[in-house]
Amino acid sequence: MSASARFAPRAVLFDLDGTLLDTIADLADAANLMLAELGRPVRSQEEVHSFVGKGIPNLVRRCMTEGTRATEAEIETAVAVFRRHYAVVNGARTAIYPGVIETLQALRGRDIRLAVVTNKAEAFTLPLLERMGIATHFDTVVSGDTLPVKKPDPATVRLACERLGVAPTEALMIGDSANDALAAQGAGMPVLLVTYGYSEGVPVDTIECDGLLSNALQALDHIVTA
Ligand SMILES: O=C(O)COP(=O)(O)O
Ligand SMILES: [Mg+2]
Repeated sequence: MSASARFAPRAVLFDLDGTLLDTIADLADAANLMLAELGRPVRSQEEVHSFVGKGIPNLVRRCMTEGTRATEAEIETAVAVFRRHYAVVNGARTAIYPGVIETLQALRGRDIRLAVVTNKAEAFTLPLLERMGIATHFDTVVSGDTLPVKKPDPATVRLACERLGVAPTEALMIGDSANDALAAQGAGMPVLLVTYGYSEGVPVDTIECDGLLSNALQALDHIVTA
């Protein structure tokens, strides 16, 4: 894989948490409000950072079980408590990463269709995109509970492509973790990874991909007009 790999995609699919939006402060706040309410020790933002990537049920499970124990019933309750708190704080301390807006505008200017493919549940994804003022950039959104499976299952990116009317091989994925890379690769789609996001404690430069981006704008260096 070359650092200067170039593509002429008809569509670009973006991961959300850690790629478009820096959501970690709100996720950590909701996690710690949940843990405090359940009388459990709170987690550092760094710990929560390494738990993000496979959706809310997995994040809550890890908060409840890493270095400690919880029953399945306790985890189920914790997921409901987390969702109640996250609904309130979702977006409050979230920031759009540098270069994201300019990148979305540049891609739209080239008539490239845009989608979000996230493992975040739809009830939080859609209000967050609205709150951050970026919802109108996207032609479709596939969330963590849109299908019975999440990334890394390639069905997620295939659904986005189907909705956009492009073949997976005509699209490009931009993400921050192995979940994004595996979903794209499973559908035969090239993938670029940002180095500033959340990758479950795995160094992003050890994940097989078609290029690394330290700013979203660098995606444009990999995209040639068809
Ligand atoms: O909700 C998560 O765990 C991660 O969401 P993402 O797929 O947008 O990175
Ligand atoms: Mg992500």
